[in-house]
Amino acid sequence: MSATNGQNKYPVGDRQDENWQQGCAIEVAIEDLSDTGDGVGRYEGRVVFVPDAVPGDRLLVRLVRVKPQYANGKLLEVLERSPNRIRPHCIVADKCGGCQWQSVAYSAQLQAKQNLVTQAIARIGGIENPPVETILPSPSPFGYRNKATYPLSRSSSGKVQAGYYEKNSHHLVNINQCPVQDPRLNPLLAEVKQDIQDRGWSIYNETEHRGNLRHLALQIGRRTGQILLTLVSANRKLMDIETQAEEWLSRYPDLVGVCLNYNPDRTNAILGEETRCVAGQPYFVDEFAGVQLQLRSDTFFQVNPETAELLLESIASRLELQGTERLVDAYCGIGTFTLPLAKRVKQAIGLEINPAAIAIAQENAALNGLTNVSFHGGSVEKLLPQLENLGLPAGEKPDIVLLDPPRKGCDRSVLDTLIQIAPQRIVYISCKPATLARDLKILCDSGIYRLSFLQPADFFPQTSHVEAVAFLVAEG
Ligand SMILES: C[S@@+](CC[C@H](N)C(=O)[O-])C[C@H]1O[C@@H](n2cnc3c(N)ncnc32)[C@H](O)[C@@H]1O
Repeated sequence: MSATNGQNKYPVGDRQDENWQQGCAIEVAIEDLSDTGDGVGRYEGRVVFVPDAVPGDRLLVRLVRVKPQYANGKLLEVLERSPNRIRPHCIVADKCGGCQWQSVAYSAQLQAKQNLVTQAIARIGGIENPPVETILPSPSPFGYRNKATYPLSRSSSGKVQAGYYEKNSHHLVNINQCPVQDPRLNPLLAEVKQDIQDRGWSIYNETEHRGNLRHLALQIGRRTGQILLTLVSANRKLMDIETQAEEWLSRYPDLVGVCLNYNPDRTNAILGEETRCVAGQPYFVDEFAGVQLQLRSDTFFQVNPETAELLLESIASRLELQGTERLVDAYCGIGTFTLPLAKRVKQAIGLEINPAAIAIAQENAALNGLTNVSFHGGSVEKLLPQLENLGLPAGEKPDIVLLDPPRKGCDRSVLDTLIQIAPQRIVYISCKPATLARDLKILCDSGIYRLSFLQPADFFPQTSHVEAVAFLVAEG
């Protein structure tokens, strides 16, 4: 990499350090991708992060934020195109903040995710040459998402808009289709938007905290095709919503329910606490890994169920389940993993903080006739130390603990409890390699656990997000 005058378009100093300044243009060869989605290059031993870059590109970059050892740059010109640079599927890929890697060939996305997991475990987890298996790709790199939640706004000409926010902003990019969503949702997006316009419903303005409709959420059962539509409103009432909802139900044969969520708060959180069904039913049904699940709009469900199913199958076969095991699924949500695994173990116990998710998990256990599984509402911090009160026979410990915490990872107290209980095997599913690595370090430094291997999986193609599962075994 060398300094360049960029055909005299940009200021460039003569000496090496003069180029390491805000506003200078430098040439950077992109070697990898970062967890925020930026391309990563090096300039005289220092790191340069560049959005919209592809590994293998040689770029002219303007430095916009400069620190002694690293800088953030803006892409000015592609000097040499990487063979991995492709034409985005999406017509608004350059603006929309939903995806970061539409210009990156899928094989290069997978390689970058493999590197992200390996580097985090080595650097933060302190594990040299971590045993990372080849990443499990998403069978569908597009059209994989079963859920779309679009913020709503009104354009300057008064048109109702729905889409995703621009990168680093709250400015909406209006869309009528999205290539990562299940294509069966696309027709509803454009038409429902038009109906909202025709009804004259007011649209929420977040700056002035005025108006009604905030979000449109669409969910679909991958196998059943059932669709649930949820509108999020700053008011409990929406004029004629019942009539419009019935009209949608008769227009779309696969639509099974329309819900109205009430969110009156000044907040970035999408949903408020109250959801009521205005037509049809408040849930849709899908099949996942051999179980039937009732799913709602106010509880977490995997957005790429096709890949989640493959990952679950790989977990189950790695565990070589005999049907004699007692399993605890901490952070179990609606029982997405607990219920299919309950069919293959002696006893399964699910722990989850969201009461709505626990209620659905219990309903789903009954729906599938599973009697060896129980679900308990409360924090893992509180429930994990008292498994004997939750149905685990006195004097026994779980053979396997499955962890699937949110991005921030496990609370330190959860890891301490695990070290104390010392189950033979821990399976840690994570959507953030950095917090996974931090927690693995604590578990492995205890001297009790050894990292057997890691399995990354691509739940979120076209984005920089990556899922990874760590398998730990108790030594001795
Ligand atoms: C990444 S989701 C995983 C859910 C589930 N395993 C699935 O695949 O559908 C994390 C879940 O942890 C729950 N959660 C977050 N903090 C928690 C805590 N301290 N104790 C128990 N559950 C928690 C969330 O409500 C959410 O359902």
